[in-house]
Amino acid sequence: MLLPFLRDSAGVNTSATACGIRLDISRQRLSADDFKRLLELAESKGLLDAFKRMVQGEVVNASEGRAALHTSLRSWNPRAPHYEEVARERERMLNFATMVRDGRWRGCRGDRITDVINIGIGGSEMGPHAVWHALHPAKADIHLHFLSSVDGVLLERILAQCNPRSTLVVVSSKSFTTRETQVNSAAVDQWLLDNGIVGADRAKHMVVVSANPHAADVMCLPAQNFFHLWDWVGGRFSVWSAIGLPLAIGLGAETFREFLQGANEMDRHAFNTPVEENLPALLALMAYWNATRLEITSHCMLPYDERLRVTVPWLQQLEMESLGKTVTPEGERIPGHTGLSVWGSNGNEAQHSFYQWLREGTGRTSIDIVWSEMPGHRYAEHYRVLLANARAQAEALVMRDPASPYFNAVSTIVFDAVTPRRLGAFMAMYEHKTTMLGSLFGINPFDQPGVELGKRLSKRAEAGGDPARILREEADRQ
Ligand SMILES: O=P(O)(O)OC[C@H]1O[C@H](O)[C@H](O)[C@@H](O)[C@@H]1O
Repeated sequence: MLLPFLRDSAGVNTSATACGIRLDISRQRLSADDFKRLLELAESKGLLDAFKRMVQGEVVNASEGRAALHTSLRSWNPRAPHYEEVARERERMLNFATMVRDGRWRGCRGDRITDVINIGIGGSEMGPHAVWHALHPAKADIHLHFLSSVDGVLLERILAQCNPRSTLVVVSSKSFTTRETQVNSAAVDQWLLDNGIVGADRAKHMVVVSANPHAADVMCLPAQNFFHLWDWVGGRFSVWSAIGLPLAIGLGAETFREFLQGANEMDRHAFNTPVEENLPALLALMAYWNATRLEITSHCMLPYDERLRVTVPWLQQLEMESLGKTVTPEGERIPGHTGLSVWGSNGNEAQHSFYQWLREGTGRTSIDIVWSEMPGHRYAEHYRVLLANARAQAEALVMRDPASPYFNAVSTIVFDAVTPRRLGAFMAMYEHKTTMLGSLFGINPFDQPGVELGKRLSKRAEAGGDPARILREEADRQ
């Protein structure tokens, strides 16, 4: 199979830049004619119009009857849907974060808060975790801990690092029904109790973030300890809401604001830019081409930047939970491949691990290699070596025997610098890639029926039921 590289075609613009991020698709495997047809497809499917309808508040999540307005969470435009309530809650959340940071909010015995435990899983953990890993200072005044899985080892390790008197617990659950989060928050509550932190004192150490308006009542916490998000924010799109509270505490309100502003810049770019220069639209079109025409079923993200390491699992949830579906909202089966499986790792480490498979194994993989033009440290030699590796691998990964049925299609994504703003733009870019890809496939990217089945099953299994029998009963009912 002799596949062309886009860079071999004359007259095609193979790179586009916005919000300090340069996308290069020259190593994708298609011809100028294929590319032209993809642009026409975007036009005929109304790709950007569908995106605009989402931003304007149309009910795009048909199965749950909801809009998907994560873009409103980072908009300073008073015409954005829900502008006022978003701005109000954002200011309340940022004020609280600032009080914790500057010591006006203290533990019940007057200690400054030095540790924040985020109890949450999935979208209530992955976004904050990715951003914290990217932006936290080498020596932080306030440490964030992520208690996600219901595994006592993680619990024990986190509690061992924290002093209850100087710890703030943020319980984050959009639905407020997630079992792992319930079990973990009960255990941490018990830890506070065991350390004599009860009654009004407890309210100095615990807050809750949820779309369930009764969450504070249920947790016996005062209303001021409750931060709201809305049902029109999907869990995996929620880092911009009060789910980001631990970030605002750990990094500061200004940094969090810049992160939102960067995302808003990408939103405006995606809204106003023609497809051929529109970063998320180009990413979506390449993924669509790779999945449907080249039968590539996996996408590998390889950041050559330590700060971006945890964006890999974040992207994995974002894309796989959104696009891991094979039917349209009307229940019709979609022919061919849809959402790709997403995996990856720190690129430099992966060179010494799975690159052999990427280079010479029996796979077809779409790859994003990511690096920054500015290092986040002062070690010039480290940066020189790392960058040389990133550039070399971008080439090495596409160079295979042209007759082989196995190959890779590579995009490079280059930050001018990894700042809070750029990170916001980067994450928003992938959000838009994901929802645009949903439009191209004809998938609703905002629901997760398969995950919910798993949640129901686990609850019934916990109560002693036999998962196989429950599944059969569920199937019979449909
Ligand atoms: O925030 P919660 O309601 O606790 O949900 C946590 C997670 O639960 C499920 O796994 C969903 O599929 C995820 O999208 C969600 O982020």
